[in-house]
Amino acid sequence: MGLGLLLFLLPFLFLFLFLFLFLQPKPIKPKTRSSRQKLPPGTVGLPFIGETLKLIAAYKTENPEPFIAERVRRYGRLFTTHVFGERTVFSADPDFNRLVLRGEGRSVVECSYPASICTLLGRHSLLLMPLGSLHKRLHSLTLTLTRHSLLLPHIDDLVTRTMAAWGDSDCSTGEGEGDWDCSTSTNDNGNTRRRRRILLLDQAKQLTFDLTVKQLLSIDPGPWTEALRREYVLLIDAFFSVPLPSFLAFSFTAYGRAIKARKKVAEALRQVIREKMEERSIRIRDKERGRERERDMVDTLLDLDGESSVLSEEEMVDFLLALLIAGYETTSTSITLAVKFLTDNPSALALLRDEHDKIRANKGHDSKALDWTDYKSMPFTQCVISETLRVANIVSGVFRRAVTDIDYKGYTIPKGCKIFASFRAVHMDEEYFKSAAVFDPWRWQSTDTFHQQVISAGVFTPFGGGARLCPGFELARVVISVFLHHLVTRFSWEAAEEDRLVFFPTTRTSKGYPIFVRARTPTPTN
Ligand code: HEM
Repeated sequence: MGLGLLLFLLPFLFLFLFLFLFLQPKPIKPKTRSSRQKLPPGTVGLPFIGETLKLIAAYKTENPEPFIAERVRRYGRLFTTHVFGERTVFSADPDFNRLVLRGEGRSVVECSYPASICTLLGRHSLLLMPLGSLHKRLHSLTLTLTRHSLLLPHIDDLVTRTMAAWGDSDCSTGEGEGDWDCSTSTNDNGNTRRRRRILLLDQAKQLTFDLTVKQLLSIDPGPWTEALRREYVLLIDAFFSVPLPSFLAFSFTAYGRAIKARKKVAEALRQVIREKMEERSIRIRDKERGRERERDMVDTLLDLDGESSVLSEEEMVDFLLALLIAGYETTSTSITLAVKFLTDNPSALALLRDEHDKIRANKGHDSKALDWTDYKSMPFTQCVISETLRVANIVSGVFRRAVTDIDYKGYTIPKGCKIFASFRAVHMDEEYFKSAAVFDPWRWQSTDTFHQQVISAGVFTPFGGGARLCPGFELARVVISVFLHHLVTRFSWEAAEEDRLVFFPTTRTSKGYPIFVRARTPTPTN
């Protein structure tokens, strides 16, 4: 027992000794001009840990900018740091980011996410798959299956059903209380009205998860999807944790819990794939009966080359598991953040509500679902979404690794070096966005010059770019728009508690944005 404990503690004792001996941060001196390899300047911080703790501390606050801004001021828009166990060149330079995004297919960089993300997503996920014909095929397949116009009725239906549960009537009967906090509020005229407390992030997550599961697996919301979602929460929580070796991944650590959750999710997906395979062979055998139904992602994966899949079961599991994360976490967070920014900016909210009241009035009926023409007549909503993604994008940048020496503006980023192309640093740069810290959706209404400078020039890249440009970019915008439409036309709301933004481990509000919602009366109709 004593020896076991000593063996267990030995690595930690070595670590402490090492840290003690080499505690001083090590600045990286730029090499002389004559030197061939001139790495961007910077500081690598403590041994092993580097500047990871400083970065995490900054990103756990509402204002992470100083971490980057301070280094940009000292070293320029390209600097070297040491985070998540590796020396990393950090880019706050839009030109370099563009080179990185487009360089993957051109043997300049390769995708390289932290080990924790790779283990949890699985190496066959689209995000981690090397570029090539299979990636191209699966990327375009994802684009096709997230075809927005076809999905709009599903999205509208799910949003409407989610919000139906927020209505006042349940409060009066006492139904639905428990999770819901039904209380009253008094407005300026002294009228008392019922309001309901909801955790917006939770609601948005449930909605986007149900939507993605339906889309990928054709499974309707219910206890199965809810159980799966609980495992996903554990999985995502450990995205940026230290990837412990399996014998140390105890279940009291976030990473240990995530590994366990991943196993459960993978098993559930494996089960679905097997059932669909069985169903598919029955369908092929009984062809004449023609029992065709709407195809989902699993059906398409099983039929990838027309006859049978080119993917193994494990490859399909990784692909689906990661797609579920990509589709659900990002969109739900963006919905929550958009609502928070609107709550804090009443004039933007008033304009947005006006846009949606007009659409609802034109539809002539309260319950008529939105169609593609409605979606296309929401210009201010698109400004709100762009501004939300600029100020608080959940994907703050992308990780890559140099596969060759990269010469850029007098520096050489050596082959093998880790690179982080920070979108956030560029999106918060005053040179491109005046008063960058201010949520200002109107900036997206401005002149062509602005659009040319930030969109065409690749400065605004919330969805990445190049061969890995997010295949869900339009779907995400549609889901957020439909959600905002039903929220502002049916409800008014206020923050139930002070809540603040944090940026680590992912961008979100620290409490999941609890709000009090109240049904709007009268609902606008013609
Ligand atoms: C606000 C919502 C979203 C944001 C901000 C976002 C952002 C991004 C970014 C920046 C990338 C590029 C990553 C890289 O280059 O390393 C990406 C890739 C990806 N996204 Fe999204 N995304 C969103 C929604 C979605 C949705 C709804 C889906 C569902 C289909 C999705 C699926 C994917 C996939 C599969 C990839 C990997 C593509 C590849 O590597 O080829 N995303 N996303």
